[in-house]
Amino acid sequence: MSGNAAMETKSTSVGTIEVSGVSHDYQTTKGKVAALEDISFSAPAGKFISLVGPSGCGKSSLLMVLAGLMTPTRGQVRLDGRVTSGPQPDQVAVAFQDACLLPWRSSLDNVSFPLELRGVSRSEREEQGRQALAKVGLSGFADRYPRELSGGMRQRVAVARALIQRPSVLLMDEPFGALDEQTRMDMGEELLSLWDEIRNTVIFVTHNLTEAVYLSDEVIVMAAGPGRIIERVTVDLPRPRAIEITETEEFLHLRNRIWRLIRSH
Ligand SMILES: Nc1ncnc2c1ncn2[C@@H]1O[C@H](COP(=O)(O)OP(=O)(O)OP(=O)(O)O)[C@@H](O)[C@H]1O
Repeated sequence: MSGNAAMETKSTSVGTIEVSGVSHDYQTTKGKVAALEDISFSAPAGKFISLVGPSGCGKSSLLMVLAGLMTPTRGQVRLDGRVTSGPQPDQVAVAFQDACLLPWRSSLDNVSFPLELRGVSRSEREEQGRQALAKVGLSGFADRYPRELSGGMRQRVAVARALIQRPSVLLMDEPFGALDEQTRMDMGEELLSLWDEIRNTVIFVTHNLTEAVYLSDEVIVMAAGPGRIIERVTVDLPRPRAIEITETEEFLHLRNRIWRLIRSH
């Protein structure tokens, strides 16, 4: 496949997630912590879904289960109808808060690392890696090392590294959490325009309700003690969405509704 095709339109027929009765207890020296209790939801292929809720409600734990990095105590996850066990690197990519870049590798080598693991040739890796960096606005930074990039640039490298895998499912845990508000919204806008081309299934964990509503088709609201879903809020705002939509009455109404749901639990 050519490098071009690597970042281009993706069929939305794959990437359906079904979570059924997922509970997870951590065993600690002080006993069991019920992190997730009876979580069930489905994410149709090509939907952008955010998980929000107070600290400790199990958002990261749920993402770890979806990534196949943690086996739940009970319940199961199906990906395109098949029960998953363990990571699915061919289909599912993850981008976490601190970017998790390899400090001894340049931006280009970080972005193309997943292709290296798949045994893709050096020239093909380089071509696809450069295209992925261009997509996130970092064409001139291929040879820079993570320490030579700003926090926002490192996040972009991490997003490019996730996208180069052409995942049918992209899991993101507070990917812009460490950024200032302005950069964060800029990154959200960029992510949306990339996602408009790819339209894969995204599960996005955030504490920021404006970000959640702006990006998503649906916001799953969770509560803590034990971690559970209290409501699934559909965001039926038109797409493509410009950042100005965050100032509309309809937007603020949705955001406030979610805020009240979180506060009331
Ligand atoms: N490795 C672990 N061992 C024991 N308990 C854990 C572990 N990881 C998480 N927990 C507990 O499980 C619960 C859910 O944690 P989790 O990190 O999934 O929540 P979260 O919603 O992502 O929180 P935050 O928004 O603060 O990142 C919390 O009570 C937490 O203390």
